[in-house]
Order: sequence, then C-alpha cells, then structure tokens
Amino acid sequence: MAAREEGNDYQRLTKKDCSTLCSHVVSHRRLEAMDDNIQSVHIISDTLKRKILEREKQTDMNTGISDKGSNMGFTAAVENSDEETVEIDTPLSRDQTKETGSKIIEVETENDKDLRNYDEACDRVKDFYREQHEKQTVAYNLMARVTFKTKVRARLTIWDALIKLNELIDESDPDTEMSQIDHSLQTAEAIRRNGKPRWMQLTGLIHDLGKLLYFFDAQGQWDVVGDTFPVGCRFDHRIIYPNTFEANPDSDHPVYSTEFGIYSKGCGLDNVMLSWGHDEYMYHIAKRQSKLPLEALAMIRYHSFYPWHKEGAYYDLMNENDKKMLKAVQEFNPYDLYSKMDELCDVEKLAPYYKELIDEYFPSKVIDF
Ligand SMILES: O[C@H]1[C@H](O)[C@@H](O)[C@H](O)[C@@H](O)[C@H]1O
Ligand SMILES: [Fe+2]
Repeated sequence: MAAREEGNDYQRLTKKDCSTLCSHVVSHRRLEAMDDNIQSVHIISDTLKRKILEREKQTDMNTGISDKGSNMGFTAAVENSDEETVEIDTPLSRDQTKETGSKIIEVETENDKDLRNYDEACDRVKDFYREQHEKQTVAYNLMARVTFKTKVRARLTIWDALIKLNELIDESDPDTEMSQIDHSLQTAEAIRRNGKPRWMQLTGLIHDLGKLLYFFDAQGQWDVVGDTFPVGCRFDHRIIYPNTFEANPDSDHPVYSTEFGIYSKGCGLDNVMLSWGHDEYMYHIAKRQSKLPLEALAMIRYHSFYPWHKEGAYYDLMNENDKKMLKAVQEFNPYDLYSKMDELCDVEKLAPYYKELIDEYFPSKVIDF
C-alpha cells in the first residue's frame, strides 16, 4: 500500500519537478565520476608525502647516497607485488615485419628512412614537441581525465565525426599534411587489401578519430596529437626529443623522476597514465560504445606509444596481457605509418562500405563524444 502511495506521489510530480530530479541525477553521476579521480589524487598525494619522508630519512641514514632511480617500493594508486621479470621479444625489426607477408609493407619499407625522421623535421614539428613535453604533467593529466569523464562533448555518428575531423591538420606529423579522413581511409584500405578482419579495418578507420578532441576541450594540439609516453615516472630517453623534458616540472619531482615513479614493476599498462591525447580519449569512447575486441582497443589506445611499441621502452611496466597487446599494436603500426604514402582514396565511393562496417560494431549509431 505504502509503495503504491509513493507511486502515486511520483505520478503527481510536475514536469518541473521531473526536470529538477533529472538534473540532480546527472550532477550526482558527475560527482561520482569526479570522485573516482579525486580519490586517486588523494591516494597519490598521501603516498607522495610518505615517499618523500621515507626518502629524506633514507638519505640521512646513507649519508647522502641518492636513491634516485629506484622504485623505493612505491605503491600508490597502482600496486602490484609481482616482481617477476617481464620478458618479451624486442619489437619486430623492419625485416621481421616484412616477413609477415603484408603487401603494403613489402612495397613501402624502402622509404622507411624518410618516415619519422625527427632530426630533419620542420620547426612546426619541433615546436610542437617542445610544448607537449613541457606541458604533459601528472597534474595536467589528472585534470584532463576529470574533464573527460564529466561531460559529453557532442553526439555524432562515426562517419560525421570523420568528416568533421577533416578540418584538422596534425602539427606533430613530419610525414603528412593530408587531411585526417584521407589518412583514416588509407589506413583502413591498406588493412582491407591485406585481407585482415573487418574489426581491424574499422580500427584503421577510427584510430585517429579522437583528434576530434581538438575541437572540444583541448588547450592546443599538444594535448591531442603526437607520440605518447607515461607520466608519473621518469621520461625515457627513447621518446623523441628527450631533452625537451627538462622544461617539464615533473622531471625534477622526487618521485615522478624515478624509474617506476608512482607505478611498480609489472603493474600493467592499464594502470599507467599515458600522456593525454587522441588515443586515450578514443579508447574510452570505443570501449564504452563499440563491440570491438580487446586487440582493437589496444591498437587505438597505444598506436602513438612509439617509445614502447617501436623502441622497446617501459617493458618493465607490462603485465602478461600487455605482451599480447604489444603484438597486436605492432601488427597495426605499419598500416598506420606506411599507408601515408598511398594514393588518395575516393571518399564518396568508399562511404557505403565503411558506413555498414561502422554500424556492425557501433550499434547505437549516434555516439557520445
Ligand atoms: O604525429 C603523429 C600523429 O599525431 C599520430 O596520430 C600519432 O599516432 C603518431 O604517434 C604521431 O607520430
Ligand atoms: Fe594517431
């Protein structure tokens, strides 16, 4: 009876009451999302304080011998006691990659040296990385994640999003000034030509779609495009232009400047904060709203993590699952990189094929970006 009365009360709510109720629910959800992040900020900051105290004590005891570079048993938001050494093959060399039988790779590896040549890149690229390496800090990354979680920026179909992206020219890319839809289609078409599965073709098509972020929350291109790297631990020398990290305040941080920083050996890349940008953003969108397999999500999330998938850095942070994902990301990379030299695609002609493919994996059609 009481329940029934409650039900009647509810039915008596005016339209205005309903919309107030809705907005409470929405803001409550927002707070929940922020709360997750804020709690991890507290954990990180408490652990940092503890860590710094421990470090000072240790330094006193050791009469000034610095322990910079050791993990100091640090266990912040990310904890893993598994100290097993992660062993993995080194990334595929160019010749090994060739043996995978991919036509695109056979044809185009001779131009390998011309791609990703950062020594000879133009000022636009060098300036981009100087700014990115200075500004991608732990503090910025936490803020970007809170901002991301607490709102929906646009509702669009994947195809319309690709068309919108066409307006962007990536300042970090030394190899192409073509529009993003051309690059997306070239990557997808190269994967399709090699007879790879449909999910991987779609991954090729959408892997850079996160660059849409530039039109929403971005502070510039430095928090959207370019290679990625972990924040919260020492910047590895295998990241391009490693010296530019000197301007990053985290480089002098007592914990963030150590080898494992706020992480621990074998903690898994899932627990590592990669510099915020299109990869991480699109990964979350695809994870929530698509039926794409884990390999596809890893390809999207890590395709710009060149220090890892190409240079072999940060292997000690991996867990067992990451080893499998590394293989997938390495398989994807040549299609992303070398298709930049292919002929331009006919967007109109390819649209029906790719629209159908999109619907297969993104059933809700209109996506929250
Ligand atoms: O400049 C490029 C570009 O921003 C790509 O989207 C990214 O995947 C690469 O890592 C990077 O080198
Ligand atoms: Fe990319």
